[in-house]
Amino acid sequence: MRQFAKPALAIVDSMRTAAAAEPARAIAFGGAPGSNSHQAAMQFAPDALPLPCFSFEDALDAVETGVAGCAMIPIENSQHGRVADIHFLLPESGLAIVAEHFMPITHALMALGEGPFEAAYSHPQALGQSRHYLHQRGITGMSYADTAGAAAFVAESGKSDIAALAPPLAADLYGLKIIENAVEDAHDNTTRFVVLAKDPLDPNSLAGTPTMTTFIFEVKNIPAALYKALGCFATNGVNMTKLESYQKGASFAATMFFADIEGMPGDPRVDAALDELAFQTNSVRLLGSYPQVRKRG
Ligand SMILES: O=C(O)C(=O)Cc1ccccc1
Repeated sequence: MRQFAKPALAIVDSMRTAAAAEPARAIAFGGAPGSNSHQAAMQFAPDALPLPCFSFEDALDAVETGVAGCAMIPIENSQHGRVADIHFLLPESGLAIVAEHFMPITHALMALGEGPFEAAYSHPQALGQSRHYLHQRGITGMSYADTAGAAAFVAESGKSDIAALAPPLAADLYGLKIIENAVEDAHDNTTRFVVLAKDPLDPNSLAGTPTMTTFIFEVKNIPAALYKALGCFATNGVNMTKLESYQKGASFAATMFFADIEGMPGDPRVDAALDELAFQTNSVRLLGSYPQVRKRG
């Protein structure tokens, strides 16, 4: 069922109506009102109109179809790593990354009852970020599309033996009691989000600013393929800050990488590295260049 639980519908509808009146000002996010992505969107663009979408994919679709000007999507977490499916969803969307945003994340355990709880519902990232907490208390993590949506679902269920892991704000919005705050396993728990839009940023707007560039590439299926690909950045002195591999298709021989570097095309060192990379690999696709908001290294 790709629909928010009832307690969320009134706020979702009013946000959707406001966004529909001014789509260019709308910032889509995957999750119910009160989700982490909603809060990240408001931190990033306080004057924007938040547009709740049931999934990350729906948020990207909203930008593609012109229902929103941009989307705020979580991509990786300091504790739990890559957000599932993002390395497929971002390239498939055809959108460009135009910004990054970092947000400290805290989860509260919230419920209708006082406990003990059989299960806690939440986004898989929140369950993973609170793995030890849940394990120590014998609470089973149950995956839900987003954290705040899980809180609305628990509220709608009327059950007192299930809980949600969600931002504290979600307890207020959906009428749950906070059982415990800050249940994440690491207190410096931080998620990196990216903002996607139809058009890439104008490179001139980035002149003189430290930048990041995100891209994907497919290595050739030969020995030392990755070594040669990475050599392009090493010899040109370009700093790579992220590299993740994944498979394309069922052959397990078409290996793709999702990477971030410091700098952007137009910088002679980055141009040289990317030219060499195109030569050393089967394909390279740039997903966007954008201001670096947190210094790396
Ligand atoms: O479900 C949410 O609240 C989201 O925005 C996804 C998410 C979940 C946990 C940490 C960061 C983002």
